[in-house]
Amino acid sequence: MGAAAQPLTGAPAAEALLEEAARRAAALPAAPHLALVRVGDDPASVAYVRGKAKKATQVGLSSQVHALPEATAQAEVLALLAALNADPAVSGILVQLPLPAHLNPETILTAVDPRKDVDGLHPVSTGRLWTAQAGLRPCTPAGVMALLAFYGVPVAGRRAVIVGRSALVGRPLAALLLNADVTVTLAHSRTPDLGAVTREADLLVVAVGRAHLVTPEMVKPGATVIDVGINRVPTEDGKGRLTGDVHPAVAEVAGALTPVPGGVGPMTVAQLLMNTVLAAETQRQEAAGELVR
Ligand SMILES: Nc1nc2c(c(=O)[nH]1)N[C@@H](CN(C=O)c1ccc(C(=O)N[C@@H](CCC(=O)O)C(=O)O)cc1)CN2
Repeated sequence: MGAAAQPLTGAPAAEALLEEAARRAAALPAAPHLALVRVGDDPASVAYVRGKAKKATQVGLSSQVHALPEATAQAEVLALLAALNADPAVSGILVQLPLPAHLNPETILTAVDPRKDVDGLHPVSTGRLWTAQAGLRPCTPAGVMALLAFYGVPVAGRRAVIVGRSALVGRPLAALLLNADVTVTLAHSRTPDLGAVTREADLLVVAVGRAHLVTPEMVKPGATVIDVGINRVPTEDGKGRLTGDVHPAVAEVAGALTPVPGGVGPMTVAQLLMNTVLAAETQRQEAAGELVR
């Protein structure tokens, strides 16, 4: 049995990102403002949005939660976004996902002004990312990059395998790693002989949403493993507990591993606040005529 992998804990890396966001926010003429749009009462979304607003206050940002009822018509959501787009006091807009089934997420995400797209999910942000232009990046993938940088994990020239092709994590992370000179394979739950592919990885990122999908024999010894999965599994007391997409025994094979909870999760919120500061900085530069796009 090998030595236990280095735990890549999210808290100190998130703290460093939050400190930078707070420092840069304080240097702006006005506190950046984050508009948080939530439709419906999904308990996880309620908790995430509350957590985002609380952290925003901690780093000196202002925020407002716009909580709409579950049955809100798409036209009403679009009207709210149009008002937030037009409001010069709003620096960033986030629409919490998932949305209720009667709403079209593509239409709604595309209705956010790309300059205020602090979630990095607008097609303009996606295009900028894939063409390696400056822009706002999706929070979880950008948070993974910040986590790797915080722990000094080298990426350039290495071979990465990402398991999971979602628009929220897998696809944008592939682009971020490519832009950092990583050789990237984007695999998914239907990749034949997934273990043969993942065993090639120096850097393995798993973002599928299936508890313990990746087991020790699927991991190259010494690899850095980033577990983005957050799965609630049943427990005897009925409360359930959170676990990742990576089996805990992978710690005996990997060189470094993110815990779940407490790994990538905190980076998502810290990166959102950093993105809000970045958006506010760019808006100030544009208003001052210092930036032409
Ligand atoms: N518009 C968006 N919607 C969603 C995103 C997103 O980036 N933008 N990501 C997820 C949810 N999410 C933030 O919105 C998020 C998920 C997890 C965590 C986190 O800190 N998790 C903790 C565990 C928390 C718990 O106890 O439940 C951890 O991993 O340690 C933060 C934010 C989907 N929707």
